[in-house]
Amino acid sequence: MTRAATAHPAASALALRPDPSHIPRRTPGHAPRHFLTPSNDRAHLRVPAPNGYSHAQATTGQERVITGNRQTDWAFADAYVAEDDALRWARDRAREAGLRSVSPGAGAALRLLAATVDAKAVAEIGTGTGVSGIHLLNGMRPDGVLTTVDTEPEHQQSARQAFRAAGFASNRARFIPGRALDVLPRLADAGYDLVFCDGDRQEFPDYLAESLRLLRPGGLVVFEGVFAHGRTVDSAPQPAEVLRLRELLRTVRESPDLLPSLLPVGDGLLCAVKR
Ligand SMILES: C[S@@+](CC[C@H](N)C(=O)[O-])C[C@H]1O[C@@H](n2cnc3c(N)ncnc32)[C@H](O)[C@@H]1O
Repeated sequence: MTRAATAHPAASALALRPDPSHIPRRTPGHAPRHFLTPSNDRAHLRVPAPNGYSHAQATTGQERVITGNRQTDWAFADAYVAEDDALRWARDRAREAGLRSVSPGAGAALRLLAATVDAKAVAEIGTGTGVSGIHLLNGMRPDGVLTTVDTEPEHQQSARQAFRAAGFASNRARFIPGRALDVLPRLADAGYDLVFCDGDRQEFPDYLAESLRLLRPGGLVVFEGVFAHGRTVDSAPQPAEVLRLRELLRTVRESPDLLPSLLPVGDGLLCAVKR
């Protein structure tokens, strides 16, 4: 028998009610699930040891078992910022279309990041039905414009309606239908404060190259879904999509042009500032 994990005590203390659909289900009485973390998955991601320490020394005391409590903490963090009717509407359209959309926590992080860089111009790859777009627009300057690309015009049509329902004037978003790798080369060099990548994961390394050209110095590139639901750090054989995500993670970490951080919200939000 399964039951939904109960809300974190802090949630009731704050009188917050995370959306139960974002709380992972747990089976009472089962041993805590063990997840591979970068520290015990060096074969794939080759986490460098700090200077002067062996890996064994560097990770002593750091090897982590991610318990059900931690899962609940993460779920609480992910649902911490409430969403409004327009976002719920866009999520419903995504569900109907069988599309993923960013989690509330990833959306809140996008809003924060857009506000942090005082974004006036944001490029988005993968409009979907507009969930991430609303979060980005909420964080951007009031005169900021979101340029959003998707292969599917009907997804963009839903996003257009969602943006309207969220109260954004039509000139706040520029919808470009098409494949990202055909459209991005037409966008201006150094013309963007933030590039958000949520299209085809196999193309993420190519999006990175385009993003570096599109971003101004100090701008941010953000990739959604780099955990691939646990497969990125799973030592079992993985499909090409996951191998490409690992390639992206290594390239971003090793690039002298980028200052990265991997945020554990949603399905993993890889962020990097262009120096
Ligand atoms: C995960 S959904 C995006 C969800 C959206 N960011 C949100 O949170 O609401 C991925 C979207 O990327 C689009 N897509 C897939 N491959 C693409 C490509 N090569 N170029 C542009 N868009 C693509 C799909 O049509 C889909 O709408």
